[in-house]
Amino acid sequence: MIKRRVHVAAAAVMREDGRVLIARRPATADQGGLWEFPGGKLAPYETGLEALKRELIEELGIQLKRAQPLIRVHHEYADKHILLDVWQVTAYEGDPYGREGQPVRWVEVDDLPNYPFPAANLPILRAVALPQEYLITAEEADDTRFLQHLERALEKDRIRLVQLRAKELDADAYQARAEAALALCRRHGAKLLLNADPSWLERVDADGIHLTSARLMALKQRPIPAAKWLGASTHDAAQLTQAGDIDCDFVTLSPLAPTPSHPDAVTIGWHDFQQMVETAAMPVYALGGMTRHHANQARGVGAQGIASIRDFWLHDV
Ligand SMILES: Nc1nc2c([nH]c(=O)n2[C@H]2C[C@H](O)[C@@H](COP(=O)(O)OP(=O)(O)OP(=O)(O)O)O2)c(=O)[nH]1
Ligand SMILES: [Mg+2]
Repeated sequence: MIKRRVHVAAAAVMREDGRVLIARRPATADQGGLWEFPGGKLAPYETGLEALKRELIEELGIQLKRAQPLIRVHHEYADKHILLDVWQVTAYEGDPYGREGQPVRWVEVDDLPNYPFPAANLPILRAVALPQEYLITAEEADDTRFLQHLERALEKDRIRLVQLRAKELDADAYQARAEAALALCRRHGAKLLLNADPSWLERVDADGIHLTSARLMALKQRPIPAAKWLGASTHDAAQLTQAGDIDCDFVTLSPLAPTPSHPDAVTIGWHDFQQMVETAAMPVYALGGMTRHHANQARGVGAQGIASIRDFWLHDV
């Protein structure tokens, strides 16, 4: 049997207070009774964005004003291959309501895991909860200067996701720095991931772990609970597949472009990057030569956003 291919446009409608709108599918529908991001199938010859506009009028009674690609998810259901083309909607006119009689609810992003969604939605829930920018800390011998840099990025750049990468520190120094960084991140509502062995979460109660590609490839299963965030560094298709197999929440994929420190490195480039992201089972941050100015371009090729050391760190503090 050849499976039906279904292309669906769906919206994560975001309110200014950060809540997102979800709706419940009718009990009799496919995936009935489960919660969803409003949307529906593309009509013949429609683009994703055209379908999104139409579905938002039909299902919620709102006029789309501004949307950005969030994530594209391919998923095999028993009876069909589905492509969910998900957009983050940040401006619209009208007051959304369940125009087809379906219950709708504005929920906190952190509360989303408490609602039952179709199996295809897991990467979307992750993408909705993750910011567009991922800061990787620079090597910095001096703790005070480190904290000044981090605080500047949290305050001025409004960074909400941080990876503590400090390969030159010994275990005691790493622990002290991780504890100080965690306290600072908590004060700013930011998440802190440790670039370290997963067992480090027993020593420092950070928000998660970022795996090096070597650690990623050595694992047989997800090393930390679902309540913690698991990121990983990837550089090729095999590593992306492995990240899906051990259920990483997100990855970085690098090097996209040359950097001042590696001007002659072999890079992935935007074209191949887009193709690799399309096959990924989780949100992907573009890394390597990226600044915040590339965030929209990265979104346009399917990425969650950009990851960078340089753009967030090399400032006078
Ligand atoms: N809209 C939406 N559909 C989802 C999500 N997750 C998920 O697996 N799906 C599946 C369920 C359906 O098989 C398909 C969407 O079809 P749909 O029933 O919403 O299509 P539609 O609005 O065009 O409605 P219809 O006229 O065909 O009944 O995608 C989601 O978050 N939002
Ligand atoms: Mg629908």
